[in-house]
Amino acid sequence: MDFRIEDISPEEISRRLSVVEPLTESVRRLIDAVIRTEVDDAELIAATERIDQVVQTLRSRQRDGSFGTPYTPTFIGMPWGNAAVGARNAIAPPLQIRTESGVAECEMVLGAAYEGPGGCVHGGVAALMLDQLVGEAASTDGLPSFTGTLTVRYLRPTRLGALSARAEVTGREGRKTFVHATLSDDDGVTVEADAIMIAPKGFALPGGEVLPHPATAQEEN
Ligand SMILES: CCCCCCCC/C=C\CCCCCCCC(=O)SCCNC(=O)CCNC(=O)[C@H](O)C(C)(C)COP(=O)(O)OP(=O)(O)OC[C@H]1O[C@@H](n2cnc3c(N)ncnc32)[C@H](O)[C@@H]1OP(=O)(O)O
Repeated sequence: MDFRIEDISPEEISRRLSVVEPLTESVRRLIDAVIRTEVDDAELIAATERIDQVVQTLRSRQRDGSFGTPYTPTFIGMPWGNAAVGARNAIAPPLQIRTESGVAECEMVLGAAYEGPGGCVHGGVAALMLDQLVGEAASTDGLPSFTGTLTVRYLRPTRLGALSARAEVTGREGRKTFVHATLSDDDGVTVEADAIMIAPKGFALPGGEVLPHPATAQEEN
């Protein structure tokens, strides 16, 4: 796994985000517009050419492979390509996740790009969001965890629109953390999930000892 260290200040992180987040939002608007536009074929063809020109400009300097998750030396993560929350990833649902000890939650408005059954949220998108939330809830005490098992129950269809989600740690057993999560609309819970999150061996803190630096942990494993 990629544990690249990037030694930049929180101010520099904010500056980079302030440039890239509006770009990502712009691409989200583009995705929504491509799905919903009713302009004629000639305009679609012209739009394709203009978009391809933008792609060519962006590709004139680009990194090899995926973005990875760089960390600052003080463990501020920059998972900006992440499929669920990447600040540079326009296919990620628009989530601003808040965390406190053992809890992760957020509100979101899901539009046409997240559709599964007509007018409703795709089950995979619901699972993606809940997977991210259970991961963040399990990791709030500094013990990063992978999803070992995620069990998702779809109780009723989730209409596209304004939604909220919440994940809460329900127990811990050695390197395993158990988390319960829900996705809700105005009428209540539509999807619920239970996760068994596993702290990878290199990061295990059974006695509460300090996390090794990711770069060091990688060398040890
Ligand atoms: C990193 C830098 C740190 C800086 C600070 C970070 C802050 C964090 C902030 C923000 C968090 C972000 C949150 C992200 C959220 C996204 C979540 C995802 O999408 S994760 C991708 C999908 N998941 C995988 O790709 C896993 C792939 N699987 C594996 O890597 C392994 O199978 C792993 C680690 C899950 C387990 O491997 P083993 O070798 O450690 O497991 P063994 O030692 O055999 O078992 C340990 C215990 O766990 C149980 N276990 C093992 N695998 C299990 C499983 N799949 N399901 C349930 N239990 C399992 C076993 O039964 C055992 O339990 P017994 O101790 O005996 O009670």
